[in-house]
Amino acid sequence: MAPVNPPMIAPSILSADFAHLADEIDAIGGHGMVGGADWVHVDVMDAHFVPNLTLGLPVVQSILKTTDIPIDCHLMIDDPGRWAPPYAEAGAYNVTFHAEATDDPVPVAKDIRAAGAKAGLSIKPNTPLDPYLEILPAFDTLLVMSVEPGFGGQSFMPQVLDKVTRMRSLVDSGELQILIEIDGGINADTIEQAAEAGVDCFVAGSAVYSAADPADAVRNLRAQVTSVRS
Ligand SMILES: O=C(CO)[C@@H](O)[C@H](O)COP(=O)(O)O
Ligand SMILES: [Fe+2]
Repeated sequence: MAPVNPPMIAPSILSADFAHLADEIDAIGGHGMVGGADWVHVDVMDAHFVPNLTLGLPVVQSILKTTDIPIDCHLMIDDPGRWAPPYAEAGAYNVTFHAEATDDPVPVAKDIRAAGAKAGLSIKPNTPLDPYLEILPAFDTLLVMSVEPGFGGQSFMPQVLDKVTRMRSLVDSGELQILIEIDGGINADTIEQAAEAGVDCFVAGSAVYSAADPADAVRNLRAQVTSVRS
């Protein structure tokens, strides 16, 4: 069964020009652009949980001042219990942290929700879904990684789609209410497989920001999902 909500596209600014972030975010949906990005996906990496370092809270606070598009923070960091809630307090719409980064995800989700944001749980490609199923009611979003977290521009791992299919049936049967998001290697060649498996929200970094017109790339990706679903 296909999701009932319209497909969402969340461009990752990891592939944008960090010296011109306001313009880069405008290019995917600023100023009320029709059919632009649904969320701006911001990859926070700490060089501990993943072998890469990107940006942190001060940059997210600045981004929040420059756009009305909801901000989707993907925290690839250790100790999310300490560091995740401030992103919610700052005004991020959705704050996702990694299941592998903590032994106790539910209190972190509660703190994120108490600070006014949606709470997301992310799982790496080799992390099974089953051990987390019973805690998913504490979350609004499940982010299924389709590459090893840490870098943009990697190849899509189709084997993670079994987890998406499973989640889709749990949501469609009413057992869970959660948004299914996928992240990594999503482009014109891969998005239809992910759509068929039942993803609601598609993160795309290099596919959007390497395009001559990033907003057009967003619209084209969304149109591919819509055509698969119809
Ligand atoms: O979280 C990550 C990488 O760890 C992603 O959000 C990437 O930034 C997506 O980039 P592409 O794979 O779409 O180029
Ligand atoms: Fe991400």
